[in-house]
Amino acid sequence: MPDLPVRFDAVVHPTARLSGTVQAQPSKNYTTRFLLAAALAEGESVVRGVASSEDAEALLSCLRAWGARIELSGGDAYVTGFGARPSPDTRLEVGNAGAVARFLLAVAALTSGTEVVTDSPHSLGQRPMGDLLAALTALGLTVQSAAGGRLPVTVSGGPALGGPVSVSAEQSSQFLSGLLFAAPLLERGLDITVTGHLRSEPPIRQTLDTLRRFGVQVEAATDLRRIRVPGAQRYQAGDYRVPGDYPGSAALLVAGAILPGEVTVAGLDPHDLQGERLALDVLREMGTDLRREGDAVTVRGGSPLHGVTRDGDPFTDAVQVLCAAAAAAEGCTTWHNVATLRLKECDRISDTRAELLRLGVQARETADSLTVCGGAVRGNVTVDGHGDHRMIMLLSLLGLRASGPVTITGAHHIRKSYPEFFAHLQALGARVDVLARS
Ligand SMILES: O=C(O)C1=C[C@@H](OP(=O)(O)O)[C@@H](O)[C@H](O)C1
Ligand SMILES: C=C(OP(=O)(O)O)C(=O)O
Repeated sequence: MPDLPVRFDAVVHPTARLSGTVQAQPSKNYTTRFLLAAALAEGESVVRGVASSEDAEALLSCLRAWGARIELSGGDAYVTGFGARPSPDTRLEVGNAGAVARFLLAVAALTSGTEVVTDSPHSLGQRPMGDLLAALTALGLTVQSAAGGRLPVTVSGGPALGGPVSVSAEQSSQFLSGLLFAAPLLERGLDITVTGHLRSEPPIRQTLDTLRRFGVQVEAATDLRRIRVPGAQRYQAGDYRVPGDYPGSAALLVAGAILPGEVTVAGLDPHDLQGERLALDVLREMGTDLRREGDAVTVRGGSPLHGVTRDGDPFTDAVQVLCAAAAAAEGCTTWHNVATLRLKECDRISDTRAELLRLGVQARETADSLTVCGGAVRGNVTVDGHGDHRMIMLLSLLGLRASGPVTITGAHHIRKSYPEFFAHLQALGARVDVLARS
C-alpha cells in the first residue's frame, strides 16, 4: 500500500472472498514490556522484531528522554538502559498509549520530577489513573494530577523506598503491571496486595513472564492477589525476541472466518500468554474451520457460524473484532464481564453498539456486557472510528460483508497498534480506498 496520508478516512468495499498468508505483526504488549525492561537494565540489550506503531514510538521517545540510548536497525532495537535511575525532571509525551502511560507513571517512583502528558485529551486524557496514583502516594511520592486523577500527572519525591502497598486491578491491570516493573529496583522492593475485582489477568501474567525473563525474582500467589518482589535487584540485559501479536491477528482471522476463502496468519506462538490467543477457541466454538500447524493458524471461511455467550475479559482486546464474527453468525452473541471496555481508547461498549446500529446490526448493552446479533450489514454508510484502532478494525471487517462501501472516519488512528492493517487486508484480497483528510 503506498505511503498513507497523515490523516485519512478509509472506504472498505464489499469483498467476495479472501485468501493468502500474512506474517503476524509484532506483539504490542510484549514490545512495550521488553523495551521497558531493557531500558531498566544496565548495559546493552537487543529486542528483536519490535512493533513499529504509534504506541511503540511513544515509548521509545519516553525511554530516550529518561536516558536510554536506543538504536533501531532492521526491525530490532539496540537498547543501552538507564538501570534504576531514569533522569529526573523529565517530561514524557506518551501519545495515546495507555499501557505506556501507566507503566511509566509507576516507574517514575525511581526518580523525581517526572511529568506524563498526552496529546489525546479526549481519549487517554479521559482514562482513569486514580488507583495507581493512590498507590504511588501511599509509597510516599508526591503526585499532582488533572481533575479526577487524570493526565497530565507529575510524580515527585522519588526514589521511593518501597515496601507493602495495595493497588486495585478493577479498572485496569496496567496499574499493577506498572508497579511490578518498578518494584525490583526499589531498595525494599514491593509487597503488593491486589484489591477489587481483578480484570485483564493475562497481561499481568505477561508482565510477570517479562520480569522473570529479565532475571528478576518475583513471588506471585496463584490467584495474583499477593505479589512480592524483593528489592535491590537488577534487570539482566540480553537478547529478546518479540512474539506475534494475537489481538491484531485476530482481526485477520475473523476476516477469514466471515468470508469464503482461506486465510493463514503465521508467527503466532501456540504457547503465548497473550489472552487473545483465546479468540481462536471462540471462533472454533462459533463454527469456524480453524486449524493450526506450528505457529501458523489457518481459517477456511464460509462455514455457517452461530452465536456464543462468553466472558470477554480474558481476551479483552479481541472482543471488538469478534463482534464482526457475531454479526455474521446465526443468533446472538453476548460478551459478559467486559466493563473495562468502557475505559479504553473510547467506550468500547456504547460506541461499538452505536456504530453497529448505524450499519443495521442489532446490538444491546448493559453496564458490563455487549450483545450482537447476526444479520445483514448495511452499506453506503459512513461510520465513526472514534479514534480507536480496534474500532477501526471492527468496522473494516463489517465493511467486507456490507451491501455497499463503508467509509470509516479517522482511519489513520489504526497506526496506534497496527499500521499495516489495511495493507494486510488488501494483500488478502480486500479493496480499501484511502481518502486523505486535512
Ligand atoms: O498491559 C497491557 O499491555 C494491556 C492491558 C489491557 O488493558 P487493561 O488492563 O486496562 O484492560 C489491554 O486492553 C491493553 O491493550 C494492553
Ligand atoms: C487499550 C489498548 O491499549 P492501551 O491500554 O495500551 O492504550 C488496546 O491496545 O486496545
